[in-house]
Amino acid sequence: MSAILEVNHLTKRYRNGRGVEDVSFEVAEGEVFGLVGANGAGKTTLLKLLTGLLRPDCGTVRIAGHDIAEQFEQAMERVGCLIETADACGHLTAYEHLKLAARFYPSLPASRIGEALEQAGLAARAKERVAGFSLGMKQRLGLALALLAKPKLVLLDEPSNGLDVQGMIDLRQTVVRLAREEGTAFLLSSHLIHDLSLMVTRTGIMEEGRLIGMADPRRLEEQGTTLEAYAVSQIQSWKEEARYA
Ligand SMILES: Nc1ncnc2c1ncn2[C@@H]1O[C@H](COP(=O)(O)OP(=O)(O)OP(=O)(O)O)[C@@H](O)[C@H]1O
Repeated sequence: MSAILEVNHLTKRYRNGRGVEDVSFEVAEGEVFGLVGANGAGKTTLLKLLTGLLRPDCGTVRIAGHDIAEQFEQAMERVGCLIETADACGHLTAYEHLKLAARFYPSLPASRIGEALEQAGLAARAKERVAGFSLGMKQRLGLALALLAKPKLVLLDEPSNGLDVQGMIDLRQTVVRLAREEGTAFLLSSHLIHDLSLMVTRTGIMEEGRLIGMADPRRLEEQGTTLEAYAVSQIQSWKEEARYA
């Protein structure tokens, strides 16, 4: 499978010196790639760099072969994302939000609106105004918007945030099905490591802005351990090494 996302030596330091430091990795078509790390590890900053919401100090991001610094529109053409909670207009319904977004994609068949609402578990509430939505419902709306144009790559920052148990199951099923059946690639960050381990093919572990390790939850399971335990031990040993470096 070819890489849909290629990240090379990506670095972004805020004025306080924090951010993302020399991060490199690839995500293949149809892959579900997870990102875990403590609060402040750099996950959101990384996702913002991948979507052009932040400009890196150095390093490159290529999506479907296009460098986002040089060919931003081509690179973003087949990308869907949900970074932090979706900005929503309270007076519009979920359906109206998607209809509005669909105007950016003139060739998109009208049936995609219903399909995306279904994939995000929002079909039953599609005609309700967003002002009455809970955080979890807004997350579902963000997911529907991210999936609307049948993207090849979907970037989701904490998509489980605010979801109830059924919402988490629905999200996992949608992600795994789209990856398997449509070859959609996903990059998702989450603090719910166990939940994440049930859907990812690989996971990057972040600490202090760096990508300090990579894990395959299935292989870990064969070795009798969990992604959670592995991530904690990787972070601890990295901290110890950093202390004596
Ligand atoms: N605009 C900003 N200005 C200065 N520092 C920032 C800014 N945004 C984030 N940071 C710092 O950069 C580091 C990485 O933050 P980031 O939000 O990317 O982490 P995160 O892994 O997404 O955390 P969380 O899991 O809490 O969402 C943190 O130390 C944070 O305080």
